[in-house]
Amino acid sequence: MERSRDGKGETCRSRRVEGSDAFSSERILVLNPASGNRDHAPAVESRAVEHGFQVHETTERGDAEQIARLAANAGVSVIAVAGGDGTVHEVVAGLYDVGALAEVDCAVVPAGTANVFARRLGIADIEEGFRTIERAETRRFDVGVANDEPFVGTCLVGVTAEANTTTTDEAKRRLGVFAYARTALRLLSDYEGRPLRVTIRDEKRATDDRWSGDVFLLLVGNAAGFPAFRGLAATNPEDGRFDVLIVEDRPTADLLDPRTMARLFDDGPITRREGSALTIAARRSDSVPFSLDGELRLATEIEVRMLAQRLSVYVGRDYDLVSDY
Ligand SMILES: Nc1ncnc2c1ncn2[C@@H]1O[C@H](COP(=O)(O)OP(=O)(O)OP(=O)(O)O)[C@@H](O)[C@H]1O
Repeated sequence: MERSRDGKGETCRSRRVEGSDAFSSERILVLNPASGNRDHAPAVESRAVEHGFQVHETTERGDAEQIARLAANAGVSVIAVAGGDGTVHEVVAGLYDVGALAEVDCAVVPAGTANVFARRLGIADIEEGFRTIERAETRRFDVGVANDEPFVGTCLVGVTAEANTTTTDEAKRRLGVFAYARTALRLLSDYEGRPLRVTIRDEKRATDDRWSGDVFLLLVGNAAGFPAFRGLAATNPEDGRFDVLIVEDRPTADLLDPRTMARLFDDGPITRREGSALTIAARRSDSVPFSLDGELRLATEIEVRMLAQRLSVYVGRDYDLVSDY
């Protein structure tokens, strides 16, 4: 491992953090220098050191997950994440992997492109991220698990697959996760929808709700905000339930117009449910692309379950349980 000292604190730049002796502080910050517009690393690093964090820089995909795993095993009590939704996702996956979701407090310093999760926490930028750490108000957030992989924000099924690489940064900022769907539609003008069988379980009431049809977009929301849409401002991440939206059929109107998307959510072909567990299965034997916090996955069946109020998260001054954007 390569280490550099800057007089105030210590930064580790490692391909792989090797063991628990790599963690000399109770508080670490996982820094992804390649997220967002890639110019945040020096500022984040110096602010983190001022706040007593040991900084661990990622060098490639998977590093943040590995750092979180080892940090939890080493007894670190706070992990701040400076990156986008993908980096937060990796850190949570690392904690889940070693059974430490409830052992470590997580903070987010938004330094990605969309920053959907940070925005849901009421944290608009890097400065607000550090102010949030100073305030030290934490809440217990639900964590979703899809096919044994945790997610904090959303699980999306449908027209998300080809969208990731071509969605513009501006659209991601404005529309959050739905920007991907919009881009996918532009790419897949002949998208017919996916034939899916969906079972939504309400474990408290011990009821099953079954739905079957062609899905244009299915959203399982835990902690997400939707700045462009009236009637679906944000999902509640502390109620032990998912907000489920199933959008059927490909809307005929111009999807490049944000007003169309807004109308779709007001009175479109949408089924809206709540539940604490879901099974989403392809009606044919083909694989279904889906995304967890924006990270793409593929499966023929997706089992989603809820870990209620499991993860302690630092929230911003403007955080609201069901906030209006
Ligand atoms: N040092 C690095 N160099 C290149 N890629 C990296 C490095 N460290 C991590 N990564 C990868 O960077 C990618 C982007 O991270 P992330 O999703 O956090 O940012 P983003 O896409 O800009 O933001 P958002 O997901 O909020 O839109 C991830 O796939 C991650 O695995």
